[in-house]
Amino acid sequence: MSEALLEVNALSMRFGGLLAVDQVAFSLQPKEIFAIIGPNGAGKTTVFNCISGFYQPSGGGITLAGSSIAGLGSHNVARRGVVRTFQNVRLFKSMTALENLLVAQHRQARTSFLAGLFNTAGYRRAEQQALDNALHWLDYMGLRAYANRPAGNLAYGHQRRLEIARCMITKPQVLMLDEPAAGLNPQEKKDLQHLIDQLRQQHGVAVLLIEHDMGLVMGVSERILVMEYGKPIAMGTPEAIRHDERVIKAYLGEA
Ligand SMILES: Nc1ncnc2c1ncn2[C@@H]1O[C@H](COP(=O)(O)OP(=O)(O)OP(=O)(O)O)[C@@H](O)[C@H]1O
Repeated sequence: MSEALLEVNALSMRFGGLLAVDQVAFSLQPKEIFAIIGPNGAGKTTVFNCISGFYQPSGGGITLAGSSIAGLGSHNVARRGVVRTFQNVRLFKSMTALENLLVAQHRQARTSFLAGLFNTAGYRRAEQQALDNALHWLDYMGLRAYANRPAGNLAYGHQRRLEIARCMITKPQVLMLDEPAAGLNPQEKKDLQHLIDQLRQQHGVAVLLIEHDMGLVMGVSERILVMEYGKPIAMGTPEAIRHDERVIKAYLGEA
């Protein structure tokens, strides 16, 4: 196996008396599609919040290509190439689809205020590049026709695709998707599965996925980590996970 891109070691997160994440460990290989599943409240989103810098973990380590990113804060983690979507889509709803993609690049580029003020040639070139990138990603996601619509007015499935485009336009190494299939119809779910695979193939991104839709998880993931009550209870290929007794019990126990 090649060297891990992202390593999570003995990760723990405590909220008062609740140990929401307890000794979670896994690694993500370059270009791997890896899913975290588990019943409601298992701690999946909390793991995401720790990795993406929204929470400072109570314990354990998180490294990206060998360097620690634990506790760096969400902006710094994103700048290092680990970006995410949210369970409830978070876009700038009153800005257009195109503007959402331009803002994502500005935040990343830290464009100089003075260069903008004096409208230097370099600044204009960067602006044109940002516009070209944004239009490219709107095309890629089948959203070009909606470029000038406020993001909040787009159909839900389109908002989800725009949110993924907003991540991808920053050229991440790791794309983290938190329940990307929630609220999508069956055709949109199929398209999403194809999209995730395509992003990995064409853009070399590794994907970390939280998802309740087992069809999508089993169809797209190479490996799956199963959590229950904050703890990892199984990890393996979709085939192994499907037949794991603890996993079956965790899910049947929920019904
Ligand atoms: N900021 C917080 N403060 C206190 N408790 C929290 C906080 N965030 C999450 N929790 C608790 O931690 C536990 C794990 O929550 P988390 O959202 O990570 O689970 P999940 O596996 O993502 O669930 P779901 O599938 O429902 O999204 C839950 O008991 C939750 O109530």
